[in-house]
Amino acid sequence: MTVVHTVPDLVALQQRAADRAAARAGGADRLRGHIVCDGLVRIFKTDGVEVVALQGLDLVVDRGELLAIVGASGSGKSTMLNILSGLDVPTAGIARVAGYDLLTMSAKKRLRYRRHTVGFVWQQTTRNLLSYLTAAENVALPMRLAGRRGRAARRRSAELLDLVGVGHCADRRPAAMSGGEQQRCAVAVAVANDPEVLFADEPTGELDENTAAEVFAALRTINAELGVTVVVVTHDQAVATQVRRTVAIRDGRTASEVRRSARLGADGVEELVTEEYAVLDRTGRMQLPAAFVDALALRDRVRLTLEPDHVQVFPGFAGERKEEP
Ligand SMILES: Nc1ncnc2c1ncn2[C@@H]1O[C@H](COP(=O)(O)OP(=O)(O)OP(=O)(O)O)[C@@H](O)[C@H]1O
Repeated sequence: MTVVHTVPDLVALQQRAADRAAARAGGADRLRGHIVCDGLVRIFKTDGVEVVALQGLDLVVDRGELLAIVGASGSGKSTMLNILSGLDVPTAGIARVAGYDLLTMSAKKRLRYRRHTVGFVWQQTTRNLLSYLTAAENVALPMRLAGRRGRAARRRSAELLDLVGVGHCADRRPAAMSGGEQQRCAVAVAVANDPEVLFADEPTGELDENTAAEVFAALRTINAELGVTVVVVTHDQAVATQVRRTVAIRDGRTASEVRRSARLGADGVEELVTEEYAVLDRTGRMQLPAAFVDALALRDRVRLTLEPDHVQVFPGFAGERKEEP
């Protein structure tokens, strides 16, 4: 499936984010696998009933990437995010962020991880900002808690609000700001202490399309200017147009990926090409995109043939009669 859009600035932004992240990490060799989930399993037990929320999820995010994770309600997005943010512990598998092993880390290390390594933006603005503080005070608060006060902290607070485009709101309390302004301010709060990774859970869930695009622009700016790895979790498929890579989760597994890359068109104008990939796990299992399954009415079994450079998938067995509807 190949769709061509003309969005030239995303490529430049992504390159800048990668360069900044490489400089921050001290070399390109440390760029791989900033976030790694391998065979991640989370089973919840309630009243003797087991719910398998994640059933062997695989995911690798490079340092400096801006990635969207999409999935329907109940697909396991929040479970994964809770694990990656250090709020929950997986049942089995590997979960590693910025060198921290999330399965085995001590309570003390977990606290340090949550305070200094990761930042969060939640869907509910009330969870992101304190209502009785101004935007500037909200951004300064995590710095104060980390022992950073005075003029330098105030300057950084003003710079971050400018960076996400809400410098004009510095002296306003959340009630005097729009939903989009509040979320952009929340992005500034989340990166106040210079985290390596920013997790955003449905940050645009309560916003209209245009305002959501402004919040995404703020996330892109943070990614590009500060080199922070950004992971946005959402059920909104339209988000794919806002990032270079989108990973789809289905039934607690990574199902497919959409990647956008730059290509020079026939007219010499740079185009962004969108390609869809299925994710192959270590045992060779993969999930076909739902649209492909529907288009060819694939059911029960498919026939596979190995070609020199690809695999073909056909409906049913060779010579099998099509079932009556
Ligand atoms: N604490 C829990 N106890 C029992 N089951 C749970 C718990 N948390 C999640 N689940 C189950 O795990 C599965 C995945 O849930 P999860 O909240 O991760 O999905 P989601 O993709 O984030 O959905 P949504 O978009 O609605 O938030 C669901 O079947 C859910 O009911």
